[in-house]
Amino acid sequence: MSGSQTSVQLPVLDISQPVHTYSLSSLSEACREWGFFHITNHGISKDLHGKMYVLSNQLFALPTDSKLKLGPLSSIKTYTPHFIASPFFESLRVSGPNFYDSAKSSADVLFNPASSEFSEILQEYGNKMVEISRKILEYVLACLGDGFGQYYGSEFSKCHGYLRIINYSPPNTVIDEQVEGLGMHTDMSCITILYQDEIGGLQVRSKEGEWMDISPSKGALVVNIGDMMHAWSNGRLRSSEHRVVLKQSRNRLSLAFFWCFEDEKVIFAPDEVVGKGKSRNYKPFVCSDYLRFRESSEKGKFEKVGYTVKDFAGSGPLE
Ligand SMILES: O=C(O)CCC(=O)C(=O)O
Ligand SMILES: [Fe+2]
Repeated sequence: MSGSQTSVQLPVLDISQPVHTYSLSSLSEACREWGFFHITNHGISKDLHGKMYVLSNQLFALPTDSKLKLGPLSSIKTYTPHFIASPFFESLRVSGPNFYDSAKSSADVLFNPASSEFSEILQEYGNKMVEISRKILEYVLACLGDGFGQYYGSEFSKCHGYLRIINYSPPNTVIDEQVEGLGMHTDMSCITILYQDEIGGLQVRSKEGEWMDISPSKGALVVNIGDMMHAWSNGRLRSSEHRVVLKQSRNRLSLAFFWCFEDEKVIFAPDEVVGKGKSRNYKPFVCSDYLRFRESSEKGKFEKVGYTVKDFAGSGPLE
């Protein structure tokens, strides 16, 4: 495959505008076609992103032994070391609703002494992400049609979020454009909010199976629809396969925030969402069962694809 990929043009949603005044046609189209769009006026300052950047670099610069104290064999398990998602990928998870406590439990192990700044910044970022996720859900529900906003309270009020801080280290050898930092997968979330730095490398797979670049857009964040929302909307909102390719011989940082249904939630697309005369594409399923399915299917290790919600709960027409 040759050189640079085509970039996909995604609409930019200004989330400071009230939902009811917004023209949702290009957003609806993007949610159906790509499952990806950008947002601006999200309220995350350059300064806060800058702080997150510094803190992430400090974190990943620590010796491997220190980071592994939070690894898969530890009791905390917030750190994903290299060679799980890919040789070039490592990440730290910080979970809500109390981002301060979650960050602190990792920081206490990593840093000696741990400063409260680390946890304070993550708390600020996490709380902002929760606020933004709630706003975005309102727009996304409105994309399904008038009156769908009512589902916000009844179906999405118990959502919770977690943040994954990700560091991609480049290989030592010359970079072939197709080196994957994170392989093809769909997200399991309702929605994901992503900050990618200026290096880029995020790609979405078109319905025809072609990889398209999602180029970094200054000041904007990337949003994508995940499997939970895809299934809940009966497939009307697309959860797209995506991946990260390594572009330059420089570290790449990203911050991925996953806004998810509660574990015990049974996902079942409401009749109005399915629409009259249409059939249900997914059998009802419990969220945690799907999460477990993705963890335990060998190919699905660490959200790697091969398996998606279609394999798990896809069905022929249900009565
Ligand atoms: O690092 C990125 O840009 C994307 C990360 C991602 O897709 C994920 O963590 O699910
Ligand atoms: Fe993802």
